[in-house]
Amino acid sequence: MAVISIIGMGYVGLVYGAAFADLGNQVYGVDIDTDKVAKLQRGVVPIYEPGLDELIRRNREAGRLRFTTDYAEAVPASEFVFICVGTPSTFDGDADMRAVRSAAEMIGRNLRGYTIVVNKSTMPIGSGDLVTQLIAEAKPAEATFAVVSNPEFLREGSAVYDVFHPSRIVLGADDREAAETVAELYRVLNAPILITDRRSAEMIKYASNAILATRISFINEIAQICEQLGADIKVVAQGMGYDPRIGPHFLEAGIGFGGSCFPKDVRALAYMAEEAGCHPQLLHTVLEINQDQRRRFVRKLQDLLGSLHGRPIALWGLSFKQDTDDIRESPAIDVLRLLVQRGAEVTAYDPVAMPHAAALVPEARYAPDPYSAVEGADALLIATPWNEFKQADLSRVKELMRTPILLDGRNIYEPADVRALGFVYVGVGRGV
Ligand SMILES: NC(=O)C1=CN([C@@H]2O[C@H](COP(=O)(O)OP(=O)(O)OC[C@H]3O[C@@H](n4cnc5c(N)ncnc54)[C@H](O)[C@@H]3O)[C@@H](O)[C@H]2O)C=CC1
Ligand SMILES: O=C(O)[C@H]1O[C@H](OP(=O)(O)OP(=O)(O)OC[C@H]2O[C@@H](n3ccc(=O)[nH]c3=O)[C@H](O)[C@@H]2O)[C@H](O)[C@@H](O)[C@@H]1O
Repeated sequence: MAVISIIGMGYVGLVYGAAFADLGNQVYGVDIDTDKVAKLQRGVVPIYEPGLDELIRRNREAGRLRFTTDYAEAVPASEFVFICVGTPSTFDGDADMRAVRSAAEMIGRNLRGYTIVVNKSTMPIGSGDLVTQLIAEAKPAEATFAVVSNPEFLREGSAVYDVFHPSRIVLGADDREAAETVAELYRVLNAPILITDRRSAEMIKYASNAILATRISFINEIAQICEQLGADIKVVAQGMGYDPRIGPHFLEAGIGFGGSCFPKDVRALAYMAEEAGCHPQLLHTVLEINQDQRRRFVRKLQDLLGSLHGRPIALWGLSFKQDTDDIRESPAIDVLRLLVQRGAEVTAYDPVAMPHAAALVPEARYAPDPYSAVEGADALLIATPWNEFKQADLSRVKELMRTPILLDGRNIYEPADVRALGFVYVGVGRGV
């Protein structure tokens, strides 16, 4: 059993805090957001993540997990301190390191004895050196420490499963012994453990997100060609995916990738590359295709309806993917904004993300269920592949709409089935 501080109670910090506690460690969850910490102390989990409420409840009740805003309560008592604060994009596309810097300084000030600081946030290559320097400058003379880079690969929506079944554990350190000590925390998970230098570990994270994003932009480009040449991207992706060198994952065409990580991490990698004198053409193109997908989707609607001004349009889905309430860089939100900008009267529905979306786009209306969203609509757009939409009663939807036009931005339906119900159906890359 170890004593662990997790700095930053966002998606990654909360899931890790609860998971490490569940594995028998004593965990302090630290955040500067007083409202968030107050909620957590009352047992209210501030994000929607399947299975997380129960995991947190169980470990709070067992006394293994507590939350605080006070570094001085948590860090001096801890053998390991995990930095899990956000690293969003700056205006230039670089990673915003303000939260990391401030966390490193606070950790430094509160360091006692020997502590291993673990960089779990996604940070630009070289950040291990920065964190080391900031802690060294702030710490009391007698305290000693090591910094290990430990990038994270969990997905939102399945984070609780992923945290206990990681594909690999990557540990980057100049100090091999520190990396081996962190490895002990993970040994019980039976995942491959790769110990490397710090910069390579930091790069593994960016390169992993970039290749997944590249696959999505690649398949979206192929989808566009399928539309023009009369092929069906679904079966094309299936046929490609049987090849073990290609594999079936991340070949779903749609309105593009979103979320708090792919766009920002590809931007940050491109920024780092340019700063280093490289010419990251592929990364720029991946981002360009991704933005185009959203605009192309709305253009398809305009091709069918002409002007969108004053037209009642239903939008199903607001989160950046299913099973999360996260709307950061959500393609669905971009589609919503494009519709609103073009004067459409949008009524949106999402199983969990509506409160966040309503705060961001108050011009739209938000319906209590998918069926009231489509009442009187001239078209229904699907922007997030929630199961609830896959299982919807489309005959009822058609009855409620003014014009039965369905634009499926996530290819969740079979064109022939939907057309058989009397809809005009348009998917992404479904040229047959
Ligand atoms: N969200 C995800 O699925 C994944 C995220 N990551 C990376 O993990 C990092 C964290 O991401 P999220 O969990 O999404 O972040 P988030 O944005 O959801 O949460 C960050 C938290 O850090 C807190 N914070 C900010 N400054 C602080 C400080 N000085 N001291 C203590 N707390 C502070 C904020 O109040 C907030 O609660 C990012 O670098 C991200 O790229 C990596 C893999 C998956
Ligand atoms: O660094 C991160 O934060 C995380 O980013 C992604 O996880 P996440 O953003 O939660 O979600 P994904 O399931 O990867 O989906 C990202 C986006 O791509 C889209 N997508 C995904 C797959 C696909 O085939 N097509 C496609 O358009 C999704 O709809 C979503 O908008 C990675 O999958 C995680 O490994 C990584 O840890």
